[in-house]
Amino acid sequence: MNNKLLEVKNLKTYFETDQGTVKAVDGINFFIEKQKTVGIVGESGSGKTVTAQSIIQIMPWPGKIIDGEVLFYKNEKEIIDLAKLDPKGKIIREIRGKEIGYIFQEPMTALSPIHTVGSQIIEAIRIHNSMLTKKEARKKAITLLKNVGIPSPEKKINDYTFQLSGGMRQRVMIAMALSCNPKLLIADEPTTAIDVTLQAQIIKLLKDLQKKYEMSILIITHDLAVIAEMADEVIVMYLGKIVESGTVFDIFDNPKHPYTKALLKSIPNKTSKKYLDTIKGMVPDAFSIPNGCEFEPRCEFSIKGKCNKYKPPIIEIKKGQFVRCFLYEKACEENE
Ligand SMILES: Nc1ncnc2c1ncn2[C@@H]1O[C@H](COP(=O)(O)OP(=O)(O)OP(=O)(O)O)[C@@H](O)[C@H]1O
Repeated sequence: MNNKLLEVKNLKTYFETDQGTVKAVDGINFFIEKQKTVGIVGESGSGKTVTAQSIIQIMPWPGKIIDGEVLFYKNEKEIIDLAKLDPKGKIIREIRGKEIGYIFQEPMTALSPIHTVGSQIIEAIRIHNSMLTKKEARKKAITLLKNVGIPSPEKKINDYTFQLSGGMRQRVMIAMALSCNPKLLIADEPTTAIDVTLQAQIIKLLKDLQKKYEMSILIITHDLAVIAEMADEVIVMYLGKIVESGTVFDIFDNPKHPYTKALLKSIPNKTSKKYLDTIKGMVPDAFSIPNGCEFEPRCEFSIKGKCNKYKPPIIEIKKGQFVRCFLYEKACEENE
């Protein structure tokens, strides 16, 4: 039985700029199963947000999908390639919000300052459920606010976003994203704009809501601790490419790619030494991508003459765990 909800195949999203082409997403493959959580992790500029935006075609100008497929398994019989839809067309507009909800990085920029919380949620509900009366939509909005843990929702529904704390705003954003019971919730750095004590609450909330609404989640973060808490499957991105993917256990207990290993070493740990390891060097400029492996200039295991010259292949190191690295070519041959 096919349990997939979304499948991304060889997706490429580029930005043609005056300085040159930014290959923000450069040929990535992954899938999300029903009611599972996939986490995308990587440093700033690795292409996480553009990947998420590409799924529902909301990339900023001049971003464009230039190749690949985004297959959405709407039901048993219907598969829609979202990458081929007109970004302004009716079909994708119906899918956005109704089938796929999106939590933006910055609630303040995503929510309107001049409308009450209630009117924004009610509008989101009514766009996709035109049959509902205003009164019914209002009732639903209050239930949603209650479900995301907003106290006295009957009162808070009349508030403006500036009257709410950061954590409450994030909850409103989540309520909006859930307004039409989406099958997939995309959460782009849902905990970045709020303080640490609230982060754990938001993560717990997302996990509870996932069960309640039977959704899949795609979570984007640079924070491996968030990934460890939430994800079933993990994708590690670097300069527009997936360098490693596998289950959360594969990635945390048995990471293979030197970049994944370096990311893991940089997580604070109660027992670790005083100073954390940082990853050597900087992410290269999007216009000067290395000729060989993208990570080679920063890699302590680089094989000179190979890693700096050629693009590494993707190797399935064990069932379901993939790594893009020359170091594992031998393991691959032995497995064959
Ligand atoms: N409007 C734009 N014009 C040109 N390049 C862009 C634009 N938006 C994003 N990019 C580029 O696309 C690449 C991927 O960016 P993206 O925002 O997806 O990274 P990210 O991994 O989500 O990082 P962050 O955690 O900082 O959001 C970067 O090189 C970025 O500069």
